[in-house]
Amino acid sequence: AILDVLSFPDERLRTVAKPVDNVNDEIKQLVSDMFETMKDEKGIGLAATQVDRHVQVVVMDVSEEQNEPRVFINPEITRKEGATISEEGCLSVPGNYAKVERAEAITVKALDANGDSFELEAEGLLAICIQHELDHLKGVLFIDYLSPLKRQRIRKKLEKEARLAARA
Ligand SMILES: O=C(O)C[C@@H](Cc1ccccc1)C(=O)SCC(=O)c1ccccc1
Ligand SMILES: [Zn+2]
Repeated sequence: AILDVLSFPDERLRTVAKPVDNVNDEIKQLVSDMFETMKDEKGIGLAATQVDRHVQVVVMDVSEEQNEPRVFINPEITRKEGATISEEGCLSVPGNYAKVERAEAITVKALDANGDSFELEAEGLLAICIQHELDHLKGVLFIDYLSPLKRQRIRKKLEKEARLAARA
């Protein structure tokens, strides 16, 4: 099923997700719904927090052909190296983009969709996306790295759009 994606400044986006203790059918259904939602929203990543499910589950596909789906359950970054700045967007902050500094290369440890543990070394867009999604699980949005003034401008713009949409 396609799930509703929460939009900033919805406070539920600030919830810290809980670890998954058993990759059961419910979690597998959530993973499937998150992939469907991510594709519908034309994203390359999605965190469970964004669909108001506060468990440590992330789905992603950064490939051109959108045929390299990845699942990260209870992910943690165990190594960060270098620094790189890139323009980020977010399905929960629609229509707003900003430069964000992230680690250039990372190692992430997680469980896959079958509940098996794996470790992945990533760089480039994959590393950026993983860091962006893991922030979501901690209730952190990319706009939190901007100045308070810029963040407030984005909040005002999205609140106005929400008001206009409600009237339409
Ligand atoms: O809101 C999300 O978590 C999805 C978000 C993840 C993301 C990936 C890479 C950089 C920033 C954020 C998106 O999918 S944004 C939309 C998108 O497809 C995209 C954004 C930037 C670069 C490449 C793709
Ligand atoms: Zn996002």
